Amino acid sequence: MKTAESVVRAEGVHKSYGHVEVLKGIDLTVAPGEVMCLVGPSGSGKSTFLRCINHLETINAGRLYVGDQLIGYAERGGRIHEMRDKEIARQRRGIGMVFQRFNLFPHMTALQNVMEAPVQVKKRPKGEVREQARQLLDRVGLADKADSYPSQLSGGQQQRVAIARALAMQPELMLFDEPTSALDPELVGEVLDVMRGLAEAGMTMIVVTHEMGFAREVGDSFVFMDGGVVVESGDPRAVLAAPRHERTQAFLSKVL
Ligand SMILES: Nc1ncnc2c1ncn2[C@@H]1O[C@H](COP(=O)(O)OP(=O)(O)OP(=O)(O)O)[C@@H](O)[C@H]1O
Repeated sequence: MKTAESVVRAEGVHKSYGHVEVLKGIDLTVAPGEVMCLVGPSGSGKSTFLRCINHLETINAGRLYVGDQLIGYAERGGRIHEMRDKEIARQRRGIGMVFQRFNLFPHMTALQNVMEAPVQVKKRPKGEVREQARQLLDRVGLADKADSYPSQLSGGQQQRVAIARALAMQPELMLFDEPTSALDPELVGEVLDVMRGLAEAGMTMIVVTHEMGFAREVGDSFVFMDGGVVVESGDPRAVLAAPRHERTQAFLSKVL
């Protein structure tokens, strides 16, 4: 089946931890260059879904495509079919992920953090990678912090290094899991600016965020999750104005 016109396609994706079903049949499609905002109350399954896309979790049922690759599928209660390890590793290199907590290597400078994966995973020459890493730090506004260690950087600066680090692998898809929610309010804007720049440059992105002003500005599509299913889609204000799903209304009225 040809799927290359979508970067991500989920069809009835289920994920359970033991007997607890966390994703109960997710259907959605992300087109090239699309910025999809994934919104929903805590525990609705947003992070789990991102982790499935990034091969950090294995789905239990449904089909999940990234690009033209079927990354896993299963019939309910049946055998789970997965890509081979080599293919998984190759595909993960094409996906950048930015977490709530920046997860930088504490013993490495900003520059070394950005260089690490291209050198270690892609085995690219150090000189070339160093040049690219400097350009990426410049792109996120941190050219002058290349030699700083994470402990010497603010949360917003660390998160921008984390974004540069993800970009160093030249991903086709960027996943953001609440990238600003661990930041002091005054540092949120500098991270959103970098993300805005990426969106404008045409990067395909899935963004889990509660920053609804930002989401409405850059988002091409909105998916609302609750209890492991997609309960709404469409512009958040329109969703709020046309109540259909009570918990989504309650959530949106808090964050909008
Ligand atoms: N490894 C795990 N083992 C067991 N349960 C898990 C695991 N990871 C997540 N869960 C459960 O799955 C549900 C969905 O979690 P998930 O983190 O995907 O939600 P979320 O919408 O991203 O929430 P939040 O906004 O709080 O991050 C929660 O009830 C959570 O406790």
